[in-house]
Amino acid sequence: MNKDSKIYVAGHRGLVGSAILENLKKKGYSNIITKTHKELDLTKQIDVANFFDREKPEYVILAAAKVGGIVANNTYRAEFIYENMMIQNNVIHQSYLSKVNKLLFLGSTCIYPKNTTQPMKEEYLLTNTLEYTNEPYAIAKIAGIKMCESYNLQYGTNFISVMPTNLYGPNDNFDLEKSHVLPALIRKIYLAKLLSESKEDDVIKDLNLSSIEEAKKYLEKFGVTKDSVEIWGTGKPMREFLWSEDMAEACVFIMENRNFKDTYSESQKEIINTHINIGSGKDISIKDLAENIKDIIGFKGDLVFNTEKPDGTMRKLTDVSKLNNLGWNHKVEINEGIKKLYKWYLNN
Ligand SMILES: NC(=O)C1=CN([C@@H]2O[C@H](COP(=O)(O)OP(=O)(O)OC[C@H]3O[C@@H](n4cnc5c(N)ncnc54)[C@H](OP(=O)(O)O)[C@@H]3O)[C@@H](O)[C@H]2O)C=CC1
Ligand SMILES: C[C@H]1O[C@H](OP(=O)(O)OP(=O)(O)OC[C@H]2O[C@@H](n3cnc4c(=O)[nH]c(N)nc43)[C@H](O)[C@@H]2O)[C@@H](O)[C@@H](O)C1=O
Repeated sequence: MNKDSKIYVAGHRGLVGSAILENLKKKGYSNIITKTHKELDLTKQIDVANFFDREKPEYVILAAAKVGGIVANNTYRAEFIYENMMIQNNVIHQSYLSKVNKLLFLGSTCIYPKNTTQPMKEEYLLTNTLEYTNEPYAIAKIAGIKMCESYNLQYGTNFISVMPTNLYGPNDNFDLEKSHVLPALIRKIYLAKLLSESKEDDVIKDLNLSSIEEAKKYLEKFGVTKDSVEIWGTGKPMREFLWSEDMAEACVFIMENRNFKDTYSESQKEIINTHINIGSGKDISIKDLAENIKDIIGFKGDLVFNTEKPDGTMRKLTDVSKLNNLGWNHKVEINEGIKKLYKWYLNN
């Protein structure tokens, strides 16, 4: 990519898209196009076709998707498969028709089998059955990888797929029902601390409600009181987390340094995994994560595990050796990242 190349970042207001946009700007890329969901609904084929005809981007980073935590994935199963398939079909196909030089497709580590060997290597894709709670989302993501791969092989395009681990950072989703674990626990534990310190005005302001009675009733649904905070599941699942700005650095690194031909073996006449993992290579149990967040926020109450809620996959740790060998490594460790996100939350 040249500094004046026309780059379309889809999903630029989201957790990942906003970090990628900042990273590109910081590196001097000056010709970036963005559209909000309201301005361009990527599930609409004609609108996406018209947008590509009009704008003719040279590079595309596809960070727009229907995204959510374990309960959102499990509850809105139809929306997760439909919207993700539509968005990626439209953007990938139009990128081919308008001769985009390179496209980056974002998958997720939930594409790997539920009970696979750890850490998970790229080649474990499609070797066994998936985790049930996010199967529709994972199937859409697998279709995206295979679509990029198929277009590369049949049409000679240069479409790359990355599989990031669980991400967190600025512009994260803090909704108590639909978000991922890390922002959810920061917000729940922070609100419990406010309740324990009788800071009722701050609780009302955070929830945008009109009275403390209303706020307490709402928080009870999520197991948040002045004395305790509910943690979903057993606390035993292990998760690997990556700070979104590290993820953005990896994505831009890959856009600058990796091409589809790097995944094709001339001697074997076959592709060797078109996708590449992005992660920190380190994991932590949900219980330890919750304890660390509790310590950082300074909440003195209890953590209560609700085993009626799903655990999901018990472990998903990526093997990042492929990306590390190309020269990229993560920078932000988990406890530093929790502190940074807590600070971001308080300021925003
Ligand atoms: N968060 C995570 O832990 C992980 C995320 N990923 C992947 O990274 C990518 C980005 O995720 P993340 O940043 O977390 O998601 P967010 O929910 O934070 O952001 C999603 C973005 O997509 C846009 N969007 C959603 N639907 C549409 C649509 N129909 N038309 C146009 N724009 C749309 C939203 O636009 P608007 O802001 O205008 O509403 C938003 O900017 C996704 O592909 C996701 O699968 C992978 C692994 C982990
Ligand atoms: C990125 C990834 O994100 C999703 O998968 P997930 O890794 O299971 O994501 P999660 O962050 O929602 O949960 C992680 C763990 O944490 C536990 N947990 C405790 N307490 C809360 C809690 O309060 N909220 C949430 N969300 N989880 C909680 C929860 O029960 C689970 O054991 C995929 O659907 C898919 O979208 C995907 O690819």
